[in-house]
Amino acid sequence: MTPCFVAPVSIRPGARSPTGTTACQQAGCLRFSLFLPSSSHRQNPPARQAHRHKAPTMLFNFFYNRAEDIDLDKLAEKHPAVLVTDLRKTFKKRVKGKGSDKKENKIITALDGVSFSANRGQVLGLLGPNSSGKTTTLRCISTMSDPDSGTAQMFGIDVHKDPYLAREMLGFVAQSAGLDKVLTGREHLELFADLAHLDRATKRRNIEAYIEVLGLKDFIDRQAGVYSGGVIRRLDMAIALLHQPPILILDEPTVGLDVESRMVIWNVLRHHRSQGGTIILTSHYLEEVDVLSDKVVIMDKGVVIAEGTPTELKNSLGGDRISIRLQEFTEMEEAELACATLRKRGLAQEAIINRVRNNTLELVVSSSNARVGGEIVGALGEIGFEKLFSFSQSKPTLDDVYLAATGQSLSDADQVAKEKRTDKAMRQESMA
Ligand SMILES: Nc1ncnc2c1ncn2[C@@H]1O[C@H](COP(=O)(O)OP(=O)(O)OP(=O)(O)O)[C@@H](O)[C@H]1O
Repeated sequence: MTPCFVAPVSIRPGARSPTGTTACQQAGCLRFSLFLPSSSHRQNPPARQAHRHKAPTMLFNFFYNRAEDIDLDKLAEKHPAVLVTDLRKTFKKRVKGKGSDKKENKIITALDGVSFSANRGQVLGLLGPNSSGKTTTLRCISTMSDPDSGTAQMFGIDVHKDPYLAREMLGFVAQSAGLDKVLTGREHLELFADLAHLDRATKRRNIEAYIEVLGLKDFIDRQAGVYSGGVIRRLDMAIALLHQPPILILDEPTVGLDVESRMVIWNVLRHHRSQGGTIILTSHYLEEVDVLSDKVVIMDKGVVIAEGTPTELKNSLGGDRISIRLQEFTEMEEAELACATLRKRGLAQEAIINRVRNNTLELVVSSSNARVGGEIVGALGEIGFEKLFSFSQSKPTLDDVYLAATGQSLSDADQVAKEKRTDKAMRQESMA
């Protein structure tokens, strides 16, 4: 199927409906978590909202549809769509103590003062290796998690002080969808449209529009249990967009998807932005962030290490990148000798030894000198490296921005983090 895009519905500032978001992380039961009070409100419900907590049957009364009274145009003149200020978040984890089988508490700092902002109509890409704090940031913005300190605002509204209103303004697509296997796609959409209190005409119009643009026609009347990963993700996206939220938050929306599903999702995101929607997305795919984002925030170990437009970030690195593997297994002394020689001869503006990639030399060279590649090969030949194992020259990428800041590429950092964090731990954390 060729991904085709028909503009469905426009984002209504101050949309009438509340959030019909897919808050679920792993299982169906969490799907409703955005319809429930945030943890601070569960412990300390404000008096004004106390009546909402009386019984589960009050679930559908959580919403006042207050967003419809908000003049987003006015608010957007004064405030960014999303403003995150000095977010800090730690977790306690039970781990085996050193030298004994007894378990002890370990404090994990997931966010260590994260700040950034996105204006209305912007796509902000959060980039970083596993465990850098991207999901925790999104969970704090979308009220699913309370930070230890710091604030997150949507159009000037503090999301933790007024989580109900914040939830009316956002759509959330989590890393994995918790669909009900026995419901069809259409039944999911109808359920969430009802939870979002859409009127009958809007409900019908939006459901049909998103079935069309997300290419769900052939699957929508089948049970979700038989859906492929790509279709699940597209349905999840339709649910998040049903109430046309001004802010859309997506945690790795295209991970593991086929090219067709990825293109469909990219088109929908572009359309959402063109209608004035603001999008915050995380991704491991550098090219996806590069192509879609107006602004990129690169995170590492719970802090922001770089921020700007993709072009600004790449230009800030100076010239072309050259990556050289001297031998299949390069010794550290050999890499250091080669690095020192190139620096001494002024052939590299910067030279880093990438330990994770078998001591590969990562160089920044002047892009105005067309012969610099040849000169480097010649200089290395003179000190005994006549036959290089590999040599590549390219324009800077976002991965180079990360490399320059941390000394390792994103994929290498991902690998290191994955080795430390099991799938089981990740599942447990996302359910917490
Ligand atoms: N509920 C939790 N309990 C304990 N530790 C947690 C919890 N949630 C996150 N963490 C820890 O916080 C750190 C940041 O995790 P987070 O999921 O935000 O990273 P990430 O950048 O989104 O990674 P990924 O790309 O793998 O999702 C990790 O070290 C993780 O182990």
